[in-house]
Amino acid sequence: MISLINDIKITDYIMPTWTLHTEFKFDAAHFIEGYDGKCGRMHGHSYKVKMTAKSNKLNPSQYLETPDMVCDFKELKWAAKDSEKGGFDHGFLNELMPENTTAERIAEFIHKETKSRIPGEIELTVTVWETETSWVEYTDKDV
Ligand SMILES: Nc1nc2c(c(=O)[nH]1)N=C([C@H](O)[C@H](O)COP(=O)(O)OP(=O)(O)OP(=O)(O)O)CN2
Ligand SMILES: [Zn+2]
Repeated sequence: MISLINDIKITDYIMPTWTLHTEFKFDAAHFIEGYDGKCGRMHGHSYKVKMTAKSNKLNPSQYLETPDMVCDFKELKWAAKDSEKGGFDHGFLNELMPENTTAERIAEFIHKETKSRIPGEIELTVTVWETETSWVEYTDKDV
């Protein structure tokens, strides 16, 4: 934003920014449909997930009426729950999500589901580690 106030040129308007970070793990079985190789057979991973939620404003939440949170950490960690209680832990991913179960699609799915639980203005980044050495980041910010 560029404006002139009393001959002072203001080229930038500083907004407060809060960035939440939270991590969790879940163990799950999957196979990649159509994969010509070992990943096409049923196997399991201990997935690690990092959620990053960025906002210029604070909001109320299900458990707090006053606007003092970007969003509740609980809402960012739903996928860590038991697969029989709405999460992914000890679940069979091929039955828990509609897309093929690549790390890319898992990150996209967690992102989409989480966005439906948190205020719309929050910029969300989801990072999923399928193994210690392979991970993917999915974001809705401009890249
Ligand atoms: N871009 C992607 N590539 C692969 C994915 C994926 O989700 N996105 N997934 C797999 C398999 O699920 C596989 O289980 C993981 O494979 P890999 O990285 O090979 O893991 P390993 O620990 O078995 O590593 P090795 O080097 O084979 O020992 C594959 N690719
Ligand atoms: Zn796998």
